[in-house]
Formats: sequence, C-alpha cells, structure tokens
Amino acid sequence: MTLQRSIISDSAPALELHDVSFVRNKRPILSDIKLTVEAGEHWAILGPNGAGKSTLLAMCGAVSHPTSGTVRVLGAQLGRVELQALRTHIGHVNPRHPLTSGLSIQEVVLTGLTGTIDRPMRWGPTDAQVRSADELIDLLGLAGKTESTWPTLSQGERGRALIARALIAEPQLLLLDEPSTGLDVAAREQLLETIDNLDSTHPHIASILVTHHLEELPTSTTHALLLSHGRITMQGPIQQTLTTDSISHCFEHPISVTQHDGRWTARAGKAASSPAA
Ligand SMILES: Nc1ncnc2c1ncn2[C@@H]1O[C@H](COP(=O)(O)OP(=O)(O)OP(=O)(O)O)[C@@H](O)[C@H]1O
Repeated sequence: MTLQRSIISDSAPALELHDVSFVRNKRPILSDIKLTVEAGEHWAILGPNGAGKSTLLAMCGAVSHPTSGTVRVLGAQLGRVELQALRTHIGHVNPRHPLTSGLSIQEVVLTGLTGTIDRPMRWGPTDAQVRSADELIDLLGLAGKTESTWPTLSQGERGRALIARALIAEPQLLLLDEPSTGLDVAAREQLLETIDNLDSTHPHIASILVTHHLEELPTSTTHALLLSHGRITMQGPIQQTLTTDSISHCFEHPISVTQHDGRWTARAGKAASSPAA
C-alpha cells in the first residue's frame, strides 16, 4: 500500500491531458484533447453517440494509454507507472457491472477494496473495513439492505451500491459512466441526489460523469466538456459551456438548452445565439 501511495501526488491536478490522441485501426478516435481537472471539480462529458466519450473516460481511468500526447492521472503519467496500481486510487462506477453471483450489498462494496468483481478467495475484510462498508451503505441510502443480494437489487439500488463500492478505497478521482442508465425517473432523481451529497461528504474528490442527457447532470456539476467526432468542441465552467449554441453545434442539431434550479433541460428547437437562460 505504501508503494502504491507513492505513485500519486496529492498536490497535482486530478487529471492533466496534453495534446492527446487515440487511434484505432488507423482511424482517429480522439484528437487534440487538452483537459485539466482539479481536486473538488465535478466534470460532465457530453456528446453524441460515437463521439469518443467512453474512450476518453477509459484513459482518465488508467485503462488505456493514449496513442500520442501525455495523460497524467493524480500526477502519475500513463506509460511510466503501473496502471493496475494507479487504478486503486480511482473509483470507477460502471452500471454494467458484470457481477453474476449472489453477493450481498456489503460484500459488493467490499470488493472495492480488492478491485475484483467477485469476492476473492482467501481474503477477508478487517472489522474496520466492514464498518467502513456499512457507513458507506448508510450514506448512500441503502441502510437496512446490507444483506440484500445483488440479483435481488433494483437497478437504482445497484447504482448506489456501486458508488459505495467505488468510495470504499478512498479514491481521489471518481468516474461515473452513464450512471443513470436504465433508471426510472424516481430512481434517477435519488441517484442524482446521492451524487450531489458527495460534494459535502467527500469535498476533495474530483469526478467525471459521462452522459448523453443534460437532464442527468447532478446540480453539483461544476464543469462540462463537449465532445464531437473525437474532438473537444467546448469546455469550461458549466454555465459558460452548456449553451443552446454549443450543444446545438456539438450534437449537430438545433437544441434549446435551459437551466432551472441547477438542473438542465434540452429540447429540440431553433439554435439561438444567446447563452442558456
Ligand atoms: N477498440 C476499438 N477499436 C476500433 N474502434 C473503436 C474502439 N473503441 C471505440 N471505437 C470507435 O471509436 C468511436 C468512439 O467510441 P466511444 O465508445 O468512445 O464513443 P461514445 O461517445 O462513448 O459513444 P456512445 O455514446 O455510443 O457510448 C466509435 O466510432 C467506436 O466505434
């Protein structure tokens, strides 16, 4: 653990991408990506299908290397550190979590400490780790469900359990890949509230959330990056970035953007030249 701690820097930005490109089968998937995410910032990556959002998130999660350019995650440069060790500092919430066995919520949360999908053989949590799992389960509104098993959980409960799983390893960077996928409106709202609460319970965590839908942005989102055909079309503080013009340009369709009580709405409409109200 001491060795793993030493590969990251507490004072570095959570993420720094310089002139990043990613090429597959001679096809550019990402080009000219520049991005800096500081501790405590909450970014959203938005863009149409195939824009490269998941590919970008994979790099931010130390899952893949860039073809060119540099990516520093928590101060550690990809290519110079062991990705597996770096990933222990990153909480990655994937709603398509490939668990098939009947682990309890508590056991699922504890797998966040081992970085495995299932419970590893010959590994047992300490009492303190079990307490920490139970505290997070409570924090995410799942108290009383600790013993419920994965196959019996609703999609919304799974989403919240996966956030608890990501948080148990005390990551400095939290990646949320379309966390509202498959949720009904009530479950989505509960999940967004949960994510908003992290801002006060875990104020130093930086987060990146990928979504297609402006309606799925938590009110705590501070910044946005718009991606189209593998290129950034706009990025910066959310108020300046999510506008009718910028979203219409990114999605190549006239879309009217409005904001009310910190939540965003997008509707087909005429692209106007003024920023979102
Ligand atoms: N390993 C790969 N080999 C070849 N092409 C790939 C690979 N991974 C992704 N792509 C292509 O790169 C492009 C971007 O894919 P990516 O999944 O990152 O987009 P996305 O914005 O997340 O899309 P969606 O919103 O549909 O999930 C797509 O055209 C995809 O087909």
